[in-house]
Amino acid sequence: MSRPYRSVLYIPGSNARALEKARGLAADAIIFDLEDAVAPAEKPAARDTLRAALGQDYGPRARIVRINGLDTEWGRDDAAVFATGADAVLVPKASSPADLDAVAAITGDTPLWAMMETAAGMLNAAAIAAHPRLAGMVMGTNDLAKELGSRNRPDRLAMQTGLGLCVLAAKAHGKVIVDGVFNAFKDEDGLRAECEQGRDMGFDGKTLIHPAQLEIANAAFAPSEAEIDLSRRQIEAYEAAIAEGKAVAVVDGRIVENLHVDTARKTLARAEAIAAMGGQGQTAPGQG
Ligand SMILES: CC(C)(COP(=O)(O)OP(=O)(O)OC[C@H]1O[C@@H](n2cnc3c(N)ncnc32)[C@H](O)[C@@H]1OP(=O)(O)O)[C@@H](O)C(=O)NCCC(=O)NCCSC(=O)C[C@H](O)C(=O)O
Ligand SMILES: [Mg+2]
Repeated sequence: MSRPYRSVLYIPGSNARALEKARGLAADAIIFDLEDAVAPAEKPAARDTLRAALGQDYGPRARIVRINGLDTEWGRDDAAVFATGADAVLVPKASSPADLDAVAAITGDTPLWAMMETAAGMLNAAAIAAHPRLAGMVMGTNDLAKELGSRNRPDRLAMQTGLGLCVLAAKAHGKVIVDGVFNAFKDEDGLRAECEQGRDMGFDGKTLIHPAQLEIANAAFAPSEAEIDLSRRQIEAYEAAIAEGKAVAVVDGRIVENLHVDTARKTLARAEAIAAMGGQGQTAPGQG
């Protein structure tokens, strides 16, 4: 992964104030939303507002535009307008590779991301992840819960199968995958717990709905100081073992083999990519 996606902040495409504010927020990526966060009557104007906003400098933050579905009256125009000017187009309710083909027919070479939020999408996750235009996947846990008729629990029991299938699919095809939103944006402990769960599962980051959520997600999905220190010591010990003609080292009472060293190198690369994001006009959440 060449850039971090710890924090992926949704911003309604109709909200000029939030669009401006986001240029100084500590988000790794922004999803500029034209779908559920924008009322039907505001959709055409939101497209214009967003087009103008994307002419501004968003620094190192990845700029992803979520269009309306092609089965709506706005989807085709959204796709045509944002075929250029953003880093990627996010396809809502992607249920099969054909949904991506239909958008790609309008957006051409622009990278696509897929909202993974339908039961069919879960079952077709591997085929969606394999799509040649696809760069990343976003869990849409609200829509998925709606379709499943499931109940919300802190452990996200009903989501586990879908979350796991999508992580497997993304990793099998080398695509980025970010977790769904945590709706109770004033509940910091709840958000922290859900970020930790997502990180433990292998997600690259979390989608967010409010700037107050940025700091928690950025911390949860970054390698900790302890992980960085351990990675350095594993690499050092393994290289010393190899120099002595051994295939295995031991660090802190645990074996270190070549696969562990691969993980350690990825951890250090991730920390470097995160460091490269810093100091570029980013302010603490809630400020600016
Ligand atoms: C949830 C909100 C409606 C809350 O808005 P508000 O009451 O205005 O919050 P605050 O007063 O606390 O805002 C403080 C300042 O922060 C700015 N702000 C708020 N939200 C954002 C944001 N997302 N990005 C950038 N800036 C933001 C406010 O403008 C205030 O600034 P200032 O004027 O300087 O004080 C609101 O947060 C919101 O609309 N959030 C996004 C909602 C959204 O995008 N929803 C759709 C995506 S989620 C989804 O669809 C999930 C998926 O598809 C699924 O199925 O699960
Ligand atoms: Mg949704």
